[in-house]
Amino acid sequence: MSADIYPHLKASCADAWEAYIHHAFCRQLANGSLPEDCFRHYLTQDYLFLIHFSRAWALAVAKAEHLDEMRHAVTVTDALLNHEMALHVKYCAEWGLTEDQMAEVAEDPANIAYTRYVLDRGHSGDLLDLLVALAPCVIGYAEIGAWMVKHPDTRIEGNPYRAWIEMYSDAEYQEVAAGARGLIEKVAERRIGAEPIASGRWNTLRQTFETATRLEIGFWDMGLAPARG
Ligand SMILES: Cc1ncc(CO)c(N)n1
Repeated sequence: MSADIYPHLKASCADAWEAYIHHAFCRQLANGSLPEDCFRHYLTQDYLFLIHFSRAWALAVAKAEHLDEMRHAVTVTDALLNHEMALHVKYCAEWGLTEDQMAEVAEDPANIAYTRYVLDRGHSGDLLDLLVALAPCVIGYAEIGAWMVKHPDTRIEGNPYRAWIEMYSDAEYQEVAAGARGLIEKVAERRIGAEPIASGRWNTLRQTFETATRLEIGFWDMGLAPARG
């Protein structure tokens, strides 16, 4: 991990990163006070999100320039399509949401904006552009899960969202995120060298990361919207 691009990306948009990681949706989920209709709305949109998120990882296979990168991206794609989505569907069923119902719901504009933005960065750029656009989702959720289990305001016993907190703080998810972080560092070093900030591509990469972070904030805002309306 010698390029260390990820800490630089986070530091370059520290305020947005903080607003994403400790969003009101996350705080309410952690202490159990989140209205259930917000959570159901979020779960349904997240089902639709995961489909396009899988497409983005599949694009990473095609955008890779080395076999090890292809193998890593195809492993993530397989995990998403053949494992995570099934788990998500099973979990949603516990909230009374069937897969058929979720598949029929219209995508929220915030969801469309985020997923298509990530895909567009991948289509118009190279693997590094795509992975930087994906970083806030994969690695951000691991950070969210990690703070939630440690925070004094978090309620685990009797929290209706306990399984969600446990899923993202779990060692298995933390390892997937650490693996994705390792891939970004390797790809960054191969494409732009060991000093990301000195690269001519830095400003574009920084903007991509910040935009994706703001779109994650928009996704949480969307999750809270049913309570407002
Ligand atoms: C919106 C969103 N971002 C990130 C993740 C983590 O996979 C998710 N499930 N949903």
